[in-house]
Amino acid sequence: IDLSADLFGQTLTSPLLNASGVHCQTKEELNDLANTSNLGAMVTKSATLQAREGNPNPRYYDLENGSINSMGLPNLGYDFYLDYVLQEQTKPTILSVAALSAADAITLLKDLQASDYQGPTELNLSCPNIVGEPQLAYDFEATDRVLNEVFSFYTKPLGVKLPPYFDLVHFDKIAAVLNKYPLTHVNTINSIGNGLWVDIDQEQVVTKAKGGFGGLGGTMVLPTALANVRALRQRLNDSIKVLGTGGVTSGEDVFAHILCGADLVSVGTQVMKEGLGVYDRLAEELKAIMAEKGYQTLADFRGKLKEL
Ligand SMILES: O=C(O)c1[nH]c(=O)[nH]c(=O)c1I
Repeated sequence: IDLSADLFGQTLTSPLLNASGVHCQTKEELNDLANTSNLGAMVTKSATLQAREGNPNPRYYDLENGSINSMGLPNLGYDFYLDYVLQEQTKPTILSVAALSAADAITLLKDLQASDYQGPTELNLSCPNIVGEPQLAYDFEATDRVLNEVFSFYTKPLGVKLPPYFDLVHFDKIAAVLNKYPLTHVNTINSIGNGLWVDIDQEQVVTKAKGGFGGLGGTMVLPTALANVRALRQRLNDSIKVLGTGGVTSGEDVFAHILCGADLVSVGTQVMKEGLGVYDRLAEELKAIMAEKGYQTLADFRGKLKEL
């Protein structure tokens, strides 16, 4: 059984990654990921031009069927993560970047273009927890404008992190925009934005910022994640890879993401629940499923979801 996968020309021994934001903010956390078996590649916490404290605590809350977070984009700043990927990385790493304005995104990516970094970058267009800021990728025209400007100067590998869509026409619209650009990949989904959890005993919300509204992750988002992976795989040019993120808690969920077309699969909430040992468990479970079904490689079943 061969779990190897390709990350923009680099062969990975496992198709599994961490979801950006989970265990990837500090040098210690990034080193932990580098030393985690069955984690084929890793993604950094989305970096902004300036370091950010993020939202006040409580800002992450574990739920029976997933999680809710309102982190608010805390990160050590773009310079720190650029230095990490240039000087420290020992495992294939995707640099995640974000911005609070289109202008900041352009500034950051112009600096990245001028830097020595030649590796993969992921532009986060979907952070749901910045007070007063929309998730950019829900505005198709604005997304088109930003990507048009970015690709007027950016020539290195670049993908985007997308929010979940919930309407087939929206899948059509975002795919029509993305297919215009030489993207290496889309990473779908980000958390389901602006969910709300109620603590019955205390009769109150569980996260502080935005009155308790926060992004949802974990097993409750799996059907939405699978739909977005499948819909975008069906619509995007073959040259654009699909990284599936959302709702993975078992080998079966990894299998389902790949069956829907995912080239690689990220795990977030379950790492918060189980720790980095989850990757060994997921790899073993996936191999057992493949053996039972007679599949030798991921390509044997990738994208081959059958309709009725
Ligand atoms: O609140 C966050 O930091 C955050 N939380 C998310 O669930 N997705 C994101 O892209 C981000 I940037």
